[in-house]
Amino acid sequence: MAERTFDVVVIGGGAVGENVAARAVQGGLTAALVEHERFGGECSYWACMPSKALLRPGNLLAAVRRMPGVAEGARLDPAEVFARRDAFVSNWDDGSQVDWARGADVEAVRGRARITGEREVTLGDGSVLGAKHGVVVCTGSVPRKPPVEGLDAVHVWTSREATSASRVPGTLVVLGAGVVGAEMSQAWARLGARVELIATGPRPLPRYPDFAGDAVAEGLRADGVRLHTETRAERVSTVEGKVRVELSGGTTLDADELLVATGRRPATDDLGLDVVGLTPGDPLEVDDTGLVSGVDGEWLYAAGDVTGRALLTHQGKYAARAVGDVLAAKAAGRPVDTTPWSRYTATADHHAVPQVVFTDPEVASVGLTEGESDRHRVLDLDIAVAGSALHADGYTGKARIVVDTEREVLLGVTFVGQDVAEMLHAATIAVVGEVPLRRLWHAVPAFPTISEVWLRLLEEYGL
Ligand SMILES: Cc1cc2nc3c(=O)[nH]c(=O)nc-3n(C[C@H](O)[C@H](O)[C@H](O)COP(=O)(O)OP(=O)(O)OC[C@H]3O[C@@H](n4cnc5c(N)ncnc54)[C@H](O)[C@@H]3O)c2cc1C
Ligand SMILES: NC(=O)c1ccc[n+]([C@@H]2O[C@H](COP(=O)([O-])OP(=O)(O)OC[C@H]3O[C@@H](n4cnc5c(N)ncnc54)[C@H](O)[C@@H]3O)[C@@H](O)[C@H]2O)c1
Repeated sequence: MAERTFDVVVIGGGAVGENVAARAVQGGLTAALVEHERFGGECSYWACMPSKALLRPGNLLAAVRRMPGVAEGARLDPAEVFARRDAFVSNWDDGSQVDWARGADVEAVRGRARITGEREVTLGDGSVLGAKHGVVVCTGSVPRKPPVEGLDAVHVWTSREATSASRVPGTLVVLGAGVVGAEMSQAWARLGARVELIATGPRPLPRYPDFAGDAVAEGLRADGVRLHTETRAERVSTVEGKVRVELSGGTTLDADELLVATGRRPATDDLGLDVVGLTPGDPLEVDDTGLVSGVDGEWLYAAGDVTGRALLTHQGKYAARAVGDVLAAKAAGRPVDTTPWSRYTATADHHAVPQVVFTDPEVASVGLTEGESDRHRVLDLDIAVAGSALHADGYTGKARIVVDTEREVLLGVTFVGQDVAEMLHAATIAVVGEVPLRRLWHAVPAFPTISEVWLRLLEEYGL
């Protein structure tokens, strides 16, 4: 028997859970938001915010160094960089997030939640919450450890330590050259660590076009990062206080810290999924309204990393807005339009997921990064326009568009180069809006900006 009943109970108070709860309340419902660690979740304290705070000063300094006549001899002060990072994570205090919840009329509940029945959640202290209209799982993801001999027996950094440490290690070995590995290698190299980055493939960022990984590799090498490509860690041990990493190919590295950045898995191990016939540890498969597949009664929803759809804060919050709106509409007896691009569906997950890798150079992409059929035409160009030349001496960058040649619309855009992140939203609008290229022609880029590359791309297409 539930001790307290809400219209909606959200498990996991990260950015995504917060958005579900707030949106449901805006729709006229009551919502409890249960969090067992810190309200605000990974993004606020150990992911997006601190990682970008660590990267930004180094990116700015590198930009300054590319510009003759500006601030000769500037250098990073790690203590100041850490202090600014600490301010962005509110010194790991979630008080302001709790205040926000109170202001948004969301009931913030501290505790570890498990699903114990239909529309029922039980907290670690045994108290039971009822959820009249639905339970929404937003428990996020946790780092995945690869099966490397000895790894369980040594002290390692995960992304949490890599984003919260306040001492620069002498040598940092980074296992995994995805987004976390690339970003954190550069941040710590620029803060003064000797960084050894281990990539299983020929370049970092294997999910991006080769030119992106190659450009980022060059940027990392310029910062002194030693990149070990086509390499695996075979054995890990502790030797005289250091972490020894033995690599395929025979090289041995001794590290002050070993960062394991080999991906993440959904946080569903201890959530009571077995009670509803699902498998603990699996991602929660959802339809575009966030409804979890394979559970009767239409009461279990999920959003964010836990669904395994797109492990990005903005995309999780987008799904969260849909879930909150769906629950409010269903509770009020209003129809829920589940057709693509309705406000109740996270349709963009299938077509236009924007992501920025905040390395130097930056990688910004949305939609397809490669052609996937003979109807798709892929066009690559150097970013070499008046705007880029003025932006930084020796500016190098690349742009790719993937065009649906039958409909003459964009399916994907990728930019690589200094300060391309802010160019991404224009691309996202073009892809989501399916703006015909012949109309895009009339979106004239201001002179002289890096965006002039849009005109070059359309000319290259034949307009
Ligand atoms: C180093 C790093 C950098 C990143 N940078 C970016 C970036 O720049 N941009 C971007 O878009 N994305 C970035 N991401 C990804 C982003 O952090 C995630 O996509 C985002 O945090 C997912 O939000 P979420 O709310 O789904 O999960 P989380 O933020 O993980 O929140 C889940 C919450 O649920 C709580 N919880 C779990 N189980 C329970 C339970 N049983 N009971 C109660 N509470 C529970 C957890 O304590 C946690 O607070 C980065 C990730 C990493 C690791
Ligand atoms: N700027 C951003 O938007 C941002 C920044 C960081 C993280 N994130 C998100 O967080 C998620 C997790 O990031 P991540 O970098 O941990 O995961 P990822 O999946 O991006 O990269 C993991 C990398 O580890 C490699 N790998 C796997 N097993 C390995 C092994 N045994 N040895 C060496 N390499 C191995 C993989 O090939 C892959 O390149 C990503 O999906 C990303 O979307 C986003």
